[in-house]
Amino acid sequence: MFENLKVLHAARADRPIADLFQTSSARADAFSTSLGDLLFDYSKTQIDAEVLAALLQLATDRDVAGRAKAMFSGEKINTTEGRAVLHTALRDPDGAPLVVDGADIRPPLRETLDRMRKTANDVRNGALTGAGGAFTDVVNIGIGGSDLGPAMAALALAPYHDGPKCHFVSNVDGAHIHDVLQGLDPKTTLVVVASKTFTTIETMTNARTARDWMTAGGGDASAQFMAVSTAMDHTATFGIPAQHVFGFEDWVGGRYSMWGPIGFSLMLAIGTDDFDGFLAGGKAMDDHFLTAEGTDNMALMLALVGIWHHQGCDYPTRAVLPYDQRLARLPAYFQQLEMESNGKSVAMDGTSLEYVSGPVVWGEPGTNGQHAFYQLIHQGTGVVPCEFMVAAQGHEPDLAHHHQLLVANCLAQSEALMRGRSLEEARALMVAKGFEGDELERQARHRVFPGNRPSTTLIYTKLTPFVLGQIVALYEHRVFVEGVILGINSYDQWGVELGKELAKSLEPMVSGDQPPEGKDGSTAALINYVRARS
Ligand SMILES: O=P(O)(O)OC[C@H]1O[C@](O)(CO)[C@@H](O)[C@@H]1O
Repeated sequence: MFENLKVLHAARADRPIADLFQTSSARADAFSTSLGDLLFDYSKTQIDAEVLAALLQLATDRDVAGRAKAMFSGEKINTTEGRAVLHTALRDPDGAPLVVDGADIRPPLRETLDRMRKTANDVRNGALTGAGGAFTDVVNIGIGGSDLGPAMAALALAPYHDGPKCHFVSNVDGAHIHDVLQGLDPKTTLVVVASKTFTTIETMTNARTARDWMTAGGGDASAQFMAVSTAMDHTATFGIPAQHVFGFEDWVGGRYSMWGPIGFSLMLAIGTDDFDGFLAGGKAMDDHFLTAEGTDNMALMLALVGIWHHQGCDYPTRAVLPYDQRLARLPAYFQQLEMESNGKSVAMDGTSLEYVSGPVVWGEPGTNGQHAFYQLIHQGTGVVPCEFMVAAQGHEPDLAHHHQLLVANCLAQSEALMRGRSLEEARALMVAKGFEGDELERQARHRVFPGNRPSTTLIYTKLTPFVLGQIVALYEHRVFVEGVILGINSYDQWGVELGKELAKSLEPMVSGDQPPEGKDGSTAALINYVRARS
């Protein structure tokens, strides 16, 4: 299906991207798109008018616009689970009536959001207290989509924190909850158990441990535990009173859920107004995605750049490189968003894909990554398309010189990746350092940068709640468009199930309650190793 893209790539592979700026002074403008404060620049790629036309044609052929309307209108596009996909409704609670299974979903959304706001305000202003007085800390217990989104956003929006201190526990590794609870006061800590299903073993294990800790320390679990879930029966069985439970529906996928009750811990940290700002940013991106045409549509272009690099150029991974220390968890968040959504090998109709699906997504904030893995990005044998992200302004006006350095580094990296350094330039450097003959040649070769490595840059004034909302929704829609073009269901995640089932059956063997029968030789030997030492 992507043969034409591969042919276009082959014809361009050796063309210097930098030359495209010589032949067209308008390239930076023509190959970028903006929305309000956001500017997405994809001009430092091999995409030209012919490639662009082919990519846009692909989007038309796959009816991306029609599928987007189907998603927003509540069609059950998650066909393996028979569900609508309506996380977009969470950021538009006041929109026109939207009927799913015979009922308008907006009124209950508004009701839950209002309850979340009231409860968050009560926690923040001390009207709701724990056994020891006003809440000082919030511990969000969840994993995957019930952790990564709020944890990422809570860190990203740290300058907006004016509520209790938020902590996140996800891993079933006892070290995680141990280290988070250590030093907290069980009488002034609020625990938010976030789980769509309320059956996830990691979350339920951590929730029980937290409850034991709270009770043993004189806290009042009936007042200091809240829950966020689609499973009211399970939250009740756990003993969380209904007024402390915020529900949502199964048409919100876990990795798309931070806009609603799963974002409650974020709301507690930054307050209702800033949480509203975050929702408004997401909604602005939704409106843009639904109405902007062709190259004016930022989410469409971000997706098409992704398709070009992965399906057209066969680059197996992409790096997300936010130049913002507070976006340190963004690559992990995108890993779930993109890889759990588009890491599939079966098409919507049940047939096997005959092309690669989503890429491996990875990254770290700059400038730290520069001193770790950028060596490979610049001089390794493979090409890694880099997606840079940076704000024009930081949140620390007194440290503006730090921010200028940060921005300069970000821009330097994309420039270096594109320009590279030729052997002639490297030789000249070595001559200037006094090298001669064979040694000059040898040293020069190590200092060559092949260049011509593609990157994009997403730039904005400042990382406000609104801008973060725009960015997260932008990437959600990118994943959606890529999924439509790949012909897969981006909203199920069957690939996580087998490991969960096996873990359940292995647990009694690891604890010694059952012998490791029926296991392969390797697994049995590993169990025996643990048994002998625990
Ligand atoms: O919110 P829950 O039901 O605890 O699930 C947590 C996560 O587990 C997954 O199902 C994958 O294991 C994710 O899709 C989800 O975000």
